[in-house]
Amino acid sequence: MTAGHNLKTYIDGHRRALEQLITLEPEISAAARACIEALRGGGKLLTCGNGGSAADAQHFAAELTGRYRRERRPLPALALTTDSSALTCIGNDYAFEDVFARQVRALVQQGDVLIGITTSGNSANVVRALQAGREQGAITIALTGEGGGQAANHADITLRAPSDRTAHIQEMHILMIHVLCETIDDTFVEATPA
Ligand SMILES: O=C(CO)[C@@H](O)[C@H](O)[C@H](O)[C@H](O)COP(=O)(O)O
Ligand SMILES: [Zn+2]
Repeated sequence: MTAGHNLKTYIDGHRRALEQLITLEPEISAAARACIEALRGGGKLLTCGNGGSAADAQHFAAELTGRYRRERRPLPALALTTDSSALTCIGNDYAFEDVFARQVRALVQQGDVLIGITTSGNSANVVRALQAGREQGAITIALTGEGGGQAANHADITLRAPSDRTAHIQEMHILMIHVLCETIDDTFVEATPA
């Protein structure tokens, strides 16, 4: 296959997913409301995922502690994918399936939001994290593919990217994350001098 052929096929797949994304408007609005209510109430957002979704989890948290687009106060958010000591300790001494759930049990409180990102919906460490998040009293949000997987069983809100291709699911996830950031900014942006 030429790169040109792959490009065309890829754009077609991406466009199909993108065109259906609007059907997720109710779930995306509910997720934005949950994040905003948590942050307003003094809670925090915690994110997790594997591989490309670990990068998305970190990207989301950094948009909040740092900045997304407009000037506002820093907002409390933490990716559970970044502490290599915690990840190796928990993975080595317990199980890789527990690398996020144990951190969740240590850090998550009622009033927080836990966001698990998994394209298959079935990564055990993300599924267990969502389960633990619920037990801790957090609102749980899953970003998945169209099937939802087991993650959907442990999430209060599931954002099912309308594709069965990992790459396109990830592309829809980062788009949804940016929509959440835009909506969070709408609430928390301070009046700043031009
Ligand atoms: O970015 C990619 C593939 O595009 C990979 O790194 C991918 O994220 C990894 O294979 C993950 O382990 C997949 O996990 P999940 O999305 O099914 O939870
Ligand atoms: Zn990827």
